[in-house]
Amino acid sequence: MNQMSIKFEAQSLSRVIDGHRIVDSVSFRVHEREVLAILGPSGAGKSTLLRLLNRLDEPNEGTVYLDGRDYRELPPRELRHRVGYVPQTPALRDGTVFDNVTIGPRLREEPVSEDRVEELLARMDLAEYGRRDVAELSGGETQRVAIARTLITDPEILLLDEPTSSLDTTSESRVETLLTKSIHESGLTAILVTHDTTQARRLADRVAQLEAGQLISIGSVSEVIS
Ligand SMILES: Nc1ncnc2c1ncn2[C@@H]1O[C@H](COP(=O)(O)OP(=O)(O)OP(=O)(O)O)[C@@H](O)[C@H]1O
Repeated sequence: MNQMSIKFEAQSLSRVIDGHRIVDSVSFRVHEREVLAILGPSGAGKSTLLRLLNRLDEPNEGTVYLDGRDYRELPPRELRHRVGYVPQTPALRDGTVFDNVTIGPRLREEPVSEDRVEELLARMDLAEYGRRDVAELSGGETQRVAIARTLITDPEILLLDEPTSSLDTTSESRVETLLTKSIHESGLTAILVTHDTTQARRLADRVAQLEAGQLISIGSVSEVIS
């Protein structure tokens, strides 16, 4: 696999709400197996941009190319399979960890391999958690269940919206370590929204800076973060 091939390309993406250009003609490319952080102040449009990247919301202008193919040509189910999304504050459903991690395949009436679930839970440091009620989980554990729930579909690209913003430093560091390991082991390409420059420095290969909906710079962490 070519390390520098373009996996994901956003082309002139805009999202207009009530006449305001919340995301304003944003273009960028992400290479295969690269982690790109989208940095910016609160209200810059980071979450809104992320939701355009697998059509959770529809761009008013522009599109995304996945392996060179316009994502509007892909059936939404295939697109969401290939481009997994972990929201900023994941809502788990009442029930067990196992129920939550397997919810996607079960809703689509796809078979679920128990071994696969065990392996994923172990990867998220949640071995033996399968039967636990999610109501009893800590914030960090909840976030790790949400990540496992997304990884179960074997995405090629992972969209992460402030994955540690509600966690204390210890849980944050644990989630960061597990995420990085998973991304590298599975050869994932990832786009990470964060307002934390130190997190971008720790996790990302490159950084894109968003301000007032516009992408004002993109480059290596040291080029963009002074
Ligand atoms: N559905 C919506 N309707 C109206 N305004 C919206 C909607 N979604 C987002 N906005 C506005 O768009 C702007 C960007 O919001 P967004 O959540 O994308 O920013 P952000 O950079 O992710 O901020 P934060 O770091 O605080 O999460 C904000 O001013 C927000 O109020």
